Amino acid sequence: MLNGVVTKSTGSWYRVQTPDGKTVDCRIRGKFRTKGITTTNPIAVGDRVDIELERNQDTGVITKLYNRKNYIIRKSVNLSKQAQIIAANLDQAFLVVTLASPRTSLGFIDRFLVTAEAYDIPAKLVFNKLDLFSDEGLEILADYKSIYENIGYPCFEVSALEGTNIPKLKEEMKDRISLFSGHSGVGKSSLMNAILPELALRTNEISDWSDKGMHTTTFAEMFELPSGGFIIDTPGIRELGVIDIEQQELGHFFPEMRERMNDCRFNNCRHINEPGCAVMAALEDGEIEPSRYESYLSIYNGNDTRS
Ligand SMILES: Nc1nc2c(ncn2[C@@H]2O[C@H](COP(=O)(O)OP(=O)(O)OP(=O)(O)O)[C@@H](O)[C@H]2O)c(=O)[nH]1
Ligand SMILES: [Zn+2]
Repeated sequence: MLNGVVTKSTGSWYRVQTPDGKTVDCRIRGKFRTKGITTTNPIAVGDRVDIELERNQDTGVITKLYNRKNYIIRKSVNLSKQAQIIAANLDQAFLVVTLASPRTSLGFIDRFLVTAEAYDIPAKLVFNKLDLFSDEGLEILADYKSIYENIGYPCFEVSALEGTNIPKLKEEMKDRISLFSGHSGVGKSSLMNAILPELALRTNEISDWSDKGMHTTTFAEMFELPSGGFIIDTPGIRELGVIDIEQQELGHFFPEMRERMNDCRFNNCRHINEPGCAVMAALEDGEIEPSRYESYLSIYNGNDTRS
């Protein structure tokens, strides 16, 4: 028996990498269930599993799935209640944003951060296209960075084009499983290719396939970095997916609110207009950023701030 991490998931077979770097393509035996949801795929990239080699030793069978520290899902396209697990055991999710075009809004950033908190995945911000920032852009960058670093979200400023601070980002990714998200056009592919040039080849392969009208399954895959760690590359799903959040739990996903809400007078405080609200007091004292509080209200009221 061996153990390993799933690095590729096609829906019918899974590639498992063992600690010594060997890969074994595996089927699954038995049923693997995820508590609380019905899934279309029982195993996802990032999953830690036990495998048994088959007689020829080239292929194997997954016999055990270890508990996940977190996972991200997307709802199935059909109307069933099934969800697809995109990836598991993520150590961090980078949100790639830019203040050049297309400029990312604070509302979008906050919504992403809330989702990451709800999924229990540490989130980090990457400001890309630094080479294009005007003086005004650099001022906004300083403001944004101070907002998010004060709350505890690490920020990186990079240029995928010029390679600025890419080594720093690589260092942050060492020995971790990382995902990159962000709006179309912010430079996710450019950034990932700068980090791992092998990914560029793959992107071309995929578009070649679809050009020829061949059957393209969306498979998830993660790639090992030369210095250790993995980068998840799942075509078409470079997002955190969706997660349903109850109104009353929303405040927990804003760290600066979470750390204060025990001091609210009422334990069911919504932090909207209740007397003795510690969150609103902090807002008035300037300890909570107005833009963050606005995002809280906006998500609370069900407004979509995704764009
Ligand atoms: N000037 C500059 N341009 C960049 C940089 N990074 C990416 N770009 C450009 O921005 C455009 C979008 O980059 P992509 O890497 O395709 O962006 P993406 O986020 O992967 O976009 P989707 O594939 O649509 O999700 C391309 O024209 C890139 O050349 C950068 O650091 N500086
Ligand atoms: Zn309150």
